[in-house]
Amino acid sequence: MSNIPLKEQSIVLIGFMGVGKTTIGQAVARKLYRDFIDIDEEIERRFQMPPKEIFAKYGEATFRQYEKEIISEICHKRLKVISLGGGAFLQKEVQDICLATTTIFFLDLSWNSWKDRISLLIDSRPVLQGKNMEEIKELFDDRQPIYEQHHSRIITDNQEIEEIADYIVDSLKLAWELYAG
Ligand SMILES: Nc1ncnc2c1ncn2[C@@H]1O[C@H](COP(=O)(O)OP(=O)(O)OP(=O)(O)O)[C@@H](O)[C@H]1O
Ligand SMILES: O=C(O)C1=C[C@@H](O)[C@@H](O)[C@H](O)C1
Ligand SMILES: [Mg+2]
Repeated sequence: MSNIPLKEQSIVLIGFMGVGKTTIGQAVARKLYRDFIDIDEEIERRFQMPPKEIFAKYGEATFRQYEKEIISEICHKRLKVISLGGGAFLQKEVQDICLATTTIFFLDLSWNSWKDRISLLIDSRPVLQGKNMEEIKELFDDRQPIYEQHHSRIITDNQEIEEIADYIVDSLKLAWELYAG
């Protein structure tokens, strides 16, 4: 249980790559008048290199170490909306720190809907490089259990970005009203 009052806890969005964490996080931040932090962008800003290049030059382990350190630092901040990278919850320490300090929404998208988005993702996401559709489906299935660590799940199939953001804001307002204090 967090020491930070519910209303002041940062909101964290998790889910497989491409489900919309960055896009929807920006919309939620705008609707709540909060600062938005995207962990991939924060890594890129500090490392002066996009994730794809960090993976290629230094390897995934270096990226994950950096990712963990930055999330541990940022999750303690209040009143932010934070979008994680799709693989951040592979690390138990990341799950634990987020569960202990923030309110976590899992953006759940079915494989059937996700696969139609592949062309938007294939060039920029290093973990998709060199994989065929069957291998990507395997990665998608293998990753699903890590996202079970959340406070709220949203099924996002056939939902517009603004609709999903509105749903998150409405459910937060209800929780804040019910559990004020
Ligand atoms: N609900 C939606 N409907 C249609 N397109 C969407 C929706 N949500 C996101 N997209 C599109 O899918 C693409 C990937 O979205 P985004 O970059 O926000 O995903 P992400 O979850 O942050 O991925 P990553 O884990 O790799 O950072 C973008 O082009 C975005 O516009
Ligand atoms: O799912 C993943 O492992 C990743 C997702 C992206 O958000 C980036 O964090 C990076 O490309 C790794
Ligand atoms: Mg993102």
